[in-house]
Amino acid sequence: MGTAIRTEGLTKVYGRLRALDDLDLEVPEGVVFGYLGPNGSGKSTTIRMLVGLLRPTAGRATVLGHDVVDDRLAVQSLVGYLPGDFTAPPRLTGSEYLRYLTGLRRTHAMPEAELLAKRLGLDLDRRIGELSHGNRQKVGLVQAFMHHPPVLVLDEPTSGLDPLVQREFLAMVREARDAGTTVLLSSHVLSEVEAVADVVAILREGCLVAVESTEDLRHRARRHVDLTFADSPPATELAAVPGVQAVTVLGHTASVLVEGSMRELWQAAAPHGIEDVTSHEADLEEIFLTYYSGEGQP
Ligand SMILES: Nc1ncnc2c1ncn2[C@@H]1O[C@H](COP(=O)(O)OP(=O)(O)OP(=O)(O)O)[C@@H](O)[C@H]1O
Repeated sequence: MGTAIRTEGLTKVYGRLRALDDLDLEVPEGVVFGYLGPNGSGKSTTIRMLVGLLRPTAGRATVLGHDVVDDRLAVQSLVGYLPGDFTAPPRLTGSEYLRYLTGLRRTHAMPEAELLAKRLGLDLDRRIGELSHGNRQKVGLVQAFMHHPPVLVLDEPTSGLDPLVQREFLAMVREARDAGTTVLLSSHVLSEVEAVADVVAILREGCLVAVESTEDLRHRARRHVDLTFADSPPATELAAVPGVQAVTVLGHTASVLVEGSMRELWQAAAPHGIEDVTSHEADLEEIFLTYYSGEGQP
């Protein structure tokens, strides 16, 4: 499998601010790549350089082998792009706008555009200026997906979408991936990226903090488990279990913070007669916070 997006030392400096600092990234073809970071961490700056809208201060980037500066038009024809601040001519209807784009791109994507609009619950006969933020975002999604580009670059795609539409959007991303499309999507909402991404990169203050498969992240994620025993919890024994980072006892319940596999914890606890278990599912939120606080060991 080839590389869809590659950056080498990609850097953007605004005055004294290093909005993006020496980014080396490799996105394999055919994966959904989650690009995570809080507001201002440099996600949009990266993305705008990847689609040839912003010139790097240093370093380079390629999309399917094409340099984003030297070969900008080729890159733009290969990428379906949803900007973070998607806008479209307010006087046009959705349909008029999308038809205009199909002409510009010399594609015959209108039937697909209509299908996508229907899936997202978007009325293409209304003027874009009269649409709500979420509905305008749907127009942005349709124009990115409709011509089946080999690479999709989506900057905060679910912004303003209600949960049902978000779910439809995630289905669209999975279908695109299954058809071989590479999808880079940025977000500061971890749950949506976790649900769909194969690989996640975490950006903090312009620097790449980690790149991991979503599966590895989840395995490494810490979980809180509350174990209720018939008698006093065997706190010392539980604390000695590999992976257990903290144990606090309240009455007959031990709250255990554990990283990685639960197997040894169950083995240690089982002989003491467990009456009840609740476990907070692992998600990326905690690991994300661990990276932010600087304690994380990538
Ligand atoms: N044209 C500009 N001039 C000066 N500084 C800029 C410019 N564009 C972006 N920045 C700064 O660069 C940093 C990175 O911004 P960027 O928009 O890439 O972040 P982001 O991760 O996409 O955040 P968000 O989630 O809020 O969109 C921020 O500190 C921002 O203020």
